[in-house]
Amino acid sequence: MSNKIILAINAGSSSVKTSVFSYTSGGRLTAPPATLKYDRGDKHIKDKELSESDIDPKNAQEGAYEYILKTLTEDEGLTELKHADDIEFVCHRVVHGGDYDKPVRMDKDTYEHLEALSDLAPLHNAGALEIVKAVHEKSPKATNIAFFDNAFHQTLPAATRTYAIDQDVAKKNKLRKYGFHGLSYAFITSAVASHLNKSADDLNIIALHLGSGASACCIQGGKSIDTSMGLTPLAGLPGATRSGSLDPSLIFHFTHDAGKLSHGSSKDLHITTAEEILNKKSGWKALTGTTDFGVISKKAFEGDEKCKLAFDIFINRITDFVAAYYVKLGGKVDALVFAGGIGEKGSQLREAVVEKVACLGFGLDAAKNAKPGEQVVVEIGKEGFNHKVLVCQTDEQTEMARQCAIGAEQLKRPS
Ligand SMILES: Nc1ncnc2c1ncn2[C@@H]1O[C@H](COP(=O)(O)OP(=O)(O)O)[C@@H](O)[C@H]1O
Ligand SMILES: CC(=O)OP(=O)(O)O
Ligand SMILES: [Mg+2]
Repeated sequence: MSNKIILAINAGSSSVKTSVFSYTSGGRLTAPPATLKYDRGDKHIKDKELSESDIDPKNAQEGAYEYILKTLTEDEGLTELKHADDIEFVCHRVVHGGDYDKPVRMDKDTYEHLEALSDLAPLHNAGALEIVKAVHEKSPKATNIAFFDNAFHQTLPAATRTYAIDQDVAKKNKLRKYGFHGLSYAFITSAVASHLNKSADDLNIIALHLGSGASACCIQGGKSIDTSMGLTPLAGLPGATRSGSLDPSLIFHFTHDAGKLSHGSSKDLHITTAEEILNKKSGWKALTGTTDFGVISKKAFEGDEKCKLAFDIFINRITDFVAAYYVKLGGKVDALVFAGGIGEKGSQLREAVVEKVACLGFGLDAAKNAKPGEQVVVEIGKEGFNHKVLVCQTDEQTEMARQCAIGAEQLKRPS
């Protein structure tokens, strides 16, 4: 049986990451990862990211897919993929899946259902769905599968996922904590369990996915028992352009037309001025003028006051979650795990966080923290401390491809 191609597309708030995998019908991912990140106009494709500025903004998602497809099919190193029809499955990271608790095959009904949820993930769902549409047009033979960022958090206990509001309204409008970055947390859980030689069912970790969007997750016995994002990815930690949690009344004092539909709203994105401000005009961008936390960290240590404040705010908020989750785990913590662009690359941030939670039994090996290396999971903790500190190169595309390869035959059938 010949190998089949899975394309995994991860539309984050600041990037579109694409990876190509091949698998055999037995459900095993084989050769790859030919893990490729693309940069438009650059034929040197490895470890490059497709940047939004290189794509026609009016047609960003379709243009992105067209570009990805062209580059992949023309890539001489990728002999398995010469034509759009060679792709068997396209996996899409869809941030908000509402009540879906497992991956679904995209058809008209699922598409419309997810479209209706777009308001709850204003930086994400609409873009991902545009890509689904583009794949449907350009690669009509491929099966599109949506993987949901909130599915990993279906194990949240009632007291964690329930907001203290009228429960009739909550149930009717499905207002609860969903949590996100679940593909990443699923990857982290299995990668850390295998690194520690443990069954995932016995793994207790505090995981931090710190990227453009940032969140924390409390994982007990391999399952999510709490996470910092909520009904939408806005809650919890601040991010590149997101405020994170704040007093819900704040917005009424910020601007008088907070509840009105924003000018930036399109037919696919019904967001109010309030949502626009808190999702797109806050966070690191509002505090410092840049969304690049690498730059913010560097400048903070050079004495730039705005960057120092942004850096300290992040450390302060992260510390709160680590402390709370440590208590939730009753101190039985296998490791504190840093992941996501900032978690993986931000040695200064890791140092500052671990220093704040040192009283809980975490310590860093300075040399390992400065250069953790390229392996999927790396230990950066200091000998003699109670708990491990790890860096995990998380990979949402690999997680989707793995789940896709396992459930491939079932996912092809109409649901
Ligand atoms: N050296 C660095 N130190 C700290 N943060 C960094 C560094 N390099 C990149 N980053 C941050 O990583 C973030 C991107 O993380 P990533 O997980 O790829 O985001 P997303 O998937 O949300 O697009 C960027 O906001 C950037 O600021
Ligand atoms: C859920 C979320 O915030 O995702 P990202 O960090 O990729 O924007
Ligand atoms: Mg991301």
